[in-house]
Amino acid sequence: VFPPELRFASVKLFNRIFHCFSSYCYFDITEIDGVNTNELYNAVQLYLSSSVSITGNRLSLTRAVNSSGFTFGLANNDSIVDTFNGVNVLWEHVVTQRQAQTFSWRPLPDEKRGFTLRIKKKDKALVLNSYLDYIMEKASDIRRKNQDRLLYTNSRGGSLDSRGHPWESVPFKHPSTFDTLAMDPQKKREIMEDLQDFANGQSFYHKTGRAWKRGYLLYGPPGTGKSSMIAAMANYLGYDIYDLELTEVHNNSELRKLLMKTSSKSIIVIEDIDCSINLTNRNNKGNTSVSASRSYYDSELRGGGGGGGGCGEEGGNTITLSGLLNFTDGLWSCCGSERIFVFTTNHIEKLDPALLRSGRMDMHIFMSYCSFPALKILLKNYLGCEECELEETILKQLEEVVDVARMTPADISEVLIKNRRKKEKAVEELLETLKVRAEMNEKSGVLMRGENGVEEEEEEEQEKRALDSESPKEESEIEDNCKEEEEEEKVK
Ligand SMILES: Nc1ncnc2c1ncn2[C@@H]1O[C@H](COP(=O)(O)OP(=O)(O)OP(=O)(O)O)[C@@H](O)[C@H]1O
Ligand SMILES: [Mg+2]
Repeated sequence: VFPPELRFASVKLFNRIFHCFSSYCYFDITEIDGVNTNELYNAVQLYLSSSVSITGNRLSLTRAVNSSGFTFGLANNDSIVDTFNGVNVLWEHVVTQRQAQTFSWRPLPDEKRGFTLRIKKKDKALVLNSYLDYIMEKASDIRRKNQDRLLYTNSRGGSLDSRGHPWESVPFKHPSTFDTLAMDPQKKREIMEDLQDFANGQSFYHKTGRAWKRGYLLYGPPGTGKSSMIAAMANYLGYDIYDLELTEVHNNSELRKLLMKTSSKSIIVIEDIDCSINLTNRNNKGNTSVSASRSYYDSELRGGGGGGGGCGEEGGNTITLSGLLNFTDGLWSCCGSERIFVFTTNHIEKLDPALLRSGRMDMHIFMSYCSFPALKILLKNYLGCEECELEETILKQLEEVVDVARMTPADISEVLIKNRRKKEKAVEELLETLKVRAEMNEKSGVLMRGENGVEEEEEEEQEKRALDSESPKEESEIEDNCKEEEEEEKVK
């Protein structure tokens, strides 16, 4: 019998008084903020999923697209207490029916969902300063753990998708791990430790003033496991992979844009760097442009007005080595953090020494022909043969021939796969193949020595020479040239 205005005013007054005396304050985090999805809502949901125990009465279960795991969540209108730095806070998941649809640019869900965070007024500063950041970080960790890795590619040749991204992604489900990778165990351990140090090295990189990134150059003959190594690295660290197709990039500025659109905790891969682009000599302008087939490709694409902001490279649409080095090494390489660059090549001697000098690629990893320790790993993985199960004499014979045979792990795994049901037969056939190959190599080695007087060198030693051959003088000349090129770019 009160007029509605009076009733409304009294409720408002009551609320005011209540809030004055209440020692709590409340924050609403709605699922949809205006028309945008509220990132914080999703983060809180994920974060709470990690603190909710499976013993709760009612939990919501979700499984995201691309995910192989389930997440638990707080059910509708349920609440949970969380503790942060000794402070208790209460989270409530509030779900209400949305009133009749008002006009909106996109259809809204029928339910209005949100979290309400209740905290003591005296703890407000603490929560706002660090609790929410902590939740965001934790949520992205959980997301990474639950979600499969993503493999990104720039194969669309510079065009953007509907959200303005130059990268396309697919779930990355490569089963290669460091356990399945056949290589010298000592070398493997070194790489794993290096990766682990990198991933845990935030404060180190900060303290030393270095950008938080690391470069690996994988080189060696085809089929020795370079691509498998990259997959193993991604699976080990839980990073996404960006597979950069250089032949699809038209100029340095496009390369830079691609880099800026990569996320942290990722591996940026350029496979077969010697083939995809001719980067051998920056002094010779003719050589710096991309190889012939690509230029042809370009002239077609250019017609479509793809490129735009060319940085003054000849023709405006080529990648230069300096551009690539800037990409991995320059100021732009540190937008974003915790990134690993991996280049692979079959011919390290074809690469420009500037790419090889220390500081550019932090670790050069030679993937060699199958050695005896690597062979033992393959036997274990493919046949389930432990070392002790094999006859002493066979092991000894394998050890003797495997190095001379110079077979790649890919070749050996082919032989093993063929007879994987019959262990003995598989090992026998492998030994036979290895012997034939070893004999062939020995013969051709003799022939080569006889005819050409050339001593056959170990592959690794060749590569080493390629690395050693860079004299410091050449190096600085190249550096200077690079700078000149950059200056020219700037002037233009
Ligand atoms: N070191 C290895 N350990 C285990 N499997 C290997 C290894 N090397 C090669 N393989 C097997 O051989 C196949 C080819 O290997 P991979 O693609 O990794 O070689 P690659 O060095 O990248 O060759 P390319 O130079 O031609 O790209 C893989 O599917 C893998 O099963
Ligand atoms: Mg490969």
